[in-house]
Amino acid sequence: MTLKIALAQIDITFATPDDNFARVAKYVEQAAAKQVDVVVFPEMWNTGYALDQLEQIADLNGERTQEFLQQLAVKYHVNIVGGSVAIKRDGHFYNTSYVVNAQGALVSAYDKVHLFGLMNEEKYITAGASEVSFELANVASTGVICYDIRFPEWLRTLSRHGSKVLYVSADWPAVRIPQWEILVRARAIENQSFVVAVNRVGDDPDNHFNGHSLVIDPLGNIVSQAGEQEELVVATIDLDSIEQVRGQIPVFADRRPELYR
Ligand SMILES: NC(=O)CCC(=O)C(=O)O
Repeated sequence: MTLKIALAQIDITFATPDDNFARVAKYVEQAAAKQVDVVVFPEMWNTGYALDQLEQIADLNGERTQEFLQQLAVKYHVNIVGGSVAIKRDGHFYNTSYVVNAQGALVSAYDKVHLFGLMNEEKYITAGASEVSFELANVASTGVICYDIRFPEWLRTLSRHGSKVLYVSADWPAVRIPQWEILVRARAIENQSFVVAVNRVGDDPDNHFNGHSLVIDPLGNIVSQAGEQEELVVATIDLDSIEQVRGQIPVFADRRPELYR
């Protein structure tokens, strides 16, 4: 079985949700025109890291984003991994990822679990505390947000029930891009899973972002990679290769969780 995936490596207009909703709509349309199964977006695409303006611009209960993604999914009949957006819920701000299937059903809502101090996230955002797994395009999948990929124990926790594709949505600054590639490849190898990792491009007041979005196979090989500009990268992955990799080196069966703390 194959899956055709579009990585929407977009810029994000700082603190300007209307611009960003328009940009995401344009990229979903472009992805659908290429007849992909899934389109994936980066982190915090509605606002960027405009954390001190969240009171004015965060999406209340994520309602605008959910409705928007659901309408696009139905209109273009495409599955959408909606990156993440800044939302306000019960008086708290969250960095939340919504995944919508091609029928318009919300199949996942995940609040970022690990908050990134170097970008002041924990001063404004409340951390999530829930696991995430979903079926998308008939494939068992999971997804995390940016800094989460530095926590292999978390990704193993999410992957241990047979997930085959791990989606990563990021706002990962250019200055640490060499680490990004190594981390993404390592997460693919250790979880014997495809990793689809989408980063943003452009600038905000504090950081420069230079993309390098990646699709990695379960052996850690690069299937496809984006450059440093805004672009839509399309990759096809062969999910049948996962069983072969997992059969040869059964790392999930060989785990010794009783020794791990
Ligand atoms: N938005 C983020 O979580 C950034 C994470 C990051 O840059 C890192 O080095 O980790």
